[in-house]
Amino acid sequence: MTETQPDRVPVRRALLGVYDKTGVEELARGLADAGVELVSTGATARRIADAGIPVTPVEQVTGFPECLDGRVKTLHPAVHAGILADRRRPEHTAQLDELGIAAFDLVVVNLYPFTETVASGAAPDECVEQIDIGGPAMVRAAAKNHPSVAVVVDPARYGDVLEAVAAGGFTLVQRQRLAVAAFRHTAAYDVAVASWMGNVLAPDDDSGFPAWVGAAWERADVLRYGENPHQRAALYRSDRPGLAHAEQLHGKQMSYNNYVDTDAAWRAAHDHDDPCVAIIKHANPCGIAVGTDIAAAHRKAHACDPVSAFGGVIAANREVDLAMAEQVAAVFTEVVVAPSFTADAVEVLTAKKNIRLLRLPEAPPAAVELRPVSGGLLLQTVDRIGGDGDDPTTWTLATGEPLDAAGLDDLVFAWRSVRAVRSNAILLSHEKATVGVGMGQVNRVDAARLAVTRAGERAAGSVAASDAFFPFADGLQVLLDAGVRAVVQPGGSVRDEEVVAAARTAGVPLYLTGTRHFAH
Ligand SMILES: NC(=O)c1ncn([C@@H]2O[C@H](COP(=O)(O)O)[C@@H](O)[C@H]2O)c1NC=O
Repeated sequence: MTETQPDRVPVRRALLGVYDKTGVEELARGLADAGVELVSTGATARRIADAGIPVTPVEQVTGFPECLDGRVKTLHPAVHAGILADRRRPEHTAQLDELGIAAFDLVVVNLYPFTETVASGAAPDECVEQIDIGGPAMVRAAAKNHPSVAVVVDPARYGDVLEAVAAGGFTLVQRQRLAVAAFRHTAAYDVAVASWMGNVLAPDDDSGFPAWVGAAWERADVLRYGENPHQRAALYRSDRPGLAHAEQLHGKQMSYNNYVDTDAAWRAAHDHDDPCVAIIKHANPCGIAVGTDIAAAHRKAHACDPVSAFGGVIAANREVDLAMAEQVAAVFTEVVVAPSFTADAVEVLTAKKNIRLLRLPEAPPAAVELRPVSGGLLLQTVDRIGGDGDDPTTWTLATGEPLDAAGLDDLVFAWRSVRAVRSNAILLSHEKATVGVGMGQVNRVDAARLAVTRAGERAAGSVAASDAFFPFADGLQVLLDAGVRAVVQPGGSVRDEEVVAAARTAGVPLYLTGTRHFAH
């Protein structure tokens, strides 16, 4: 096969069939003014004709009426041979001539709004009706035949179309890029249809996990490097809300580690209902606190470990105000993420060159989370705070006197906060602010030692939470020896009796939640 055509393929005949009719009249007018012959489907053709632009209805090309409520409009050889003829092959052109079919140089299609229909809560029949069949067929055909045809699926590209037409047609590289975009578009569309079918319409079984998982991610950014400077990295977005969609108000580009820490900080701050600030370093908290307002919460969180807070990532679950901004500005901070910032807070924080400010609106958390393992992927439902085991009225007091309301509130704070700490995790808090965090240890005794060491004098009189049960009394003993006044843990060890006995001997109330919050 020889390249007999110039790089640019002039646009002489275009096929237009769009569900989203944004900008289609302007496009049609521009094409018609450039001498392009227009062929179009039902409502698109009517829209173009109503604007006084010459257009041939596709039925005139097929010699066949649109039928079955629009299920069949363009599924016809007169359309598809016109799209698929490879104009580099003389035999294709000859066959089109024999068949009396004219070729298309440009196909402009966008698809029925399947995802939006599902999201609207429509009944299954309505969702099924919004599965576009003829549209993807044309898009895929035109994308396959990109050496001869340009395909456009995005109304935002109409300006480029008119530019290319004026320049004498699309170049091969442009047609290739459009083809890539077109196949990505239909692939994402099919993932949405297949996911809905397997997850909602006809689940494979009652496990809650579909037998097939597809995903469509769009690159949002190429990062300077990955976890380390010798690693390359990029950020991809799904269509779910979340950190990857946050608006950066100020500062340098987010790094890979910034994203990881910001995600952890955001989640930690949102495990509490009261105004809360979480300060994260290397995915672990160096301070979490709630306060009467967000500035108070930040003061308390920072006081937990001011040394580690240097270069930290801060998340707030409320608007960041001037008072908090002034406090933050006094400490070198990598990122501040919040649902919003007051104008004066932005003014103070943007005066700091190195800080990154992210506005991330509240959104419901995802139901499941994904973690790649070599050769596969783990899926699990997200560990949420707010289940039965997080409600203190369901806790069992294994030994000791019940805490008063304020003491119990403190213990609930510790319990809700320990979830943000990588296992093995022990967290000490006082008046709803962490005072000592022991994280990421391979045994619970060392986690307890670390928490106590970090708390120093503040350990005495604090309350303690353990993310999982104490397998022996030794870890708990470290806390008791440091003078904690109450402990909460899941319980469930075969040696629970031994553990409870240690608390009893020390006269310290020990609550059992029955729920574990490991974080690896
Ligand atoms: N059935 C077909 O042959 C067919 N051909 C094109 N469509 C879709 O119909 C829409 C355009 O139709 P109209 O111009 O009538 O609004 C586009 O979203 C296009 O993707 C079709 N619809 C559904 O499959």
